[in-house]
Amino acid sequence: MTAGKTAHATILRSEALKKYILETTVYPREHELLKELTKASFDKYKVASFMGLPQDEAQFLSMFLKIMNAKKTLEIGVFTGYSLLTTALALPEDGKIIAIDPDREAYEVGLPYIKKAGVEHKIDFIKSEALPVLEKLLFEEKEGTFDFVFIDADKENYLKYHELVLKLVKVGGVIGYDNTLWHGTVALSEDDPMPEGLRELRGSVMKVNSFLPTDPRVEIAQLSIGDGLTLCRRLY
Ligand SMILES: C[S@@+](CC[C@H](N)C(=O)[O-])C[C@H]1O[C@@H](n2cnc3c(N)ncnc32)[C@H](O)[C@@H]1O
Repeated sequence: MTAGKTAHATILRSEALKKYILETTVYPREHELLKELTKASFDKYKVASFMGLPQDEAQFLSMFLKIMNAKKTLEIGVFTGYSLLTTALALPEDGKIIAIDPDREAYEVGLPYIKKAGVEHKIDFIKSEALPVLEKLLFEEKEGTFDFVFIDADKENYLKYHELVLKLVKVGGVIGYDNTLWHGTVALSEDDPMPEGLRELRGSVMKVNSFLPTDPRVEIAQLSIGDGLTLCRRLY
């Protein structure tokens, strides 16, 4: 296994196809410091480092943020900062990101690469569980001020996050929920064999997937990239 995340969560059924996409389109354009961050993350966390954002999804995220002219974003679930550095590189010089994770140690693994990229000034890292921070942002009247929110953390709380971040994001702004295809297990039946670690949270992910299309406050799009990314655009 290498630091190149080849064992990363994917819903593509062929490893060869994933390798083709990464080698043809993604790696040649991947920022050098994102590569270095991936290596540092692998050196410390080994297989667990694969929870960092898949590079093809990050490439999409970067272009998407630029297309929507995002300036102010919120991220829940930072780990060693692959999605955070991707976002920071995509935002303009005066862009701002509030990034929340209770694990500062993991954030510090990626921090040298964020600093080297010259984008640390865009980031406000908050070491905390996300829920109290979201409540605080609402209390501080930050309602309707974020262009984009990226949620890549504890799946059990996605629906709670949804209610809060829907208020924090602007009308027309977007919330991205990661891992919504949960390694493809969302399409299996309860009796099918699957790793116990995935079975545990599969129900939470399926609940999110059933709820979002019924929510009239958002337009949604399910992307089958990485481990599944659901985009919700706030309508009112
Ligand atoms: C899949 S990783 C995030 C990967 C990251 N986006 C990246 O690209 O490297 C999930 C992260 O969610 C964090 N997390 C878990 N529970 C959380 C919570 N209640 N609030 C905020 N972050 C949480 C974990 O500490 C972990 O770092």
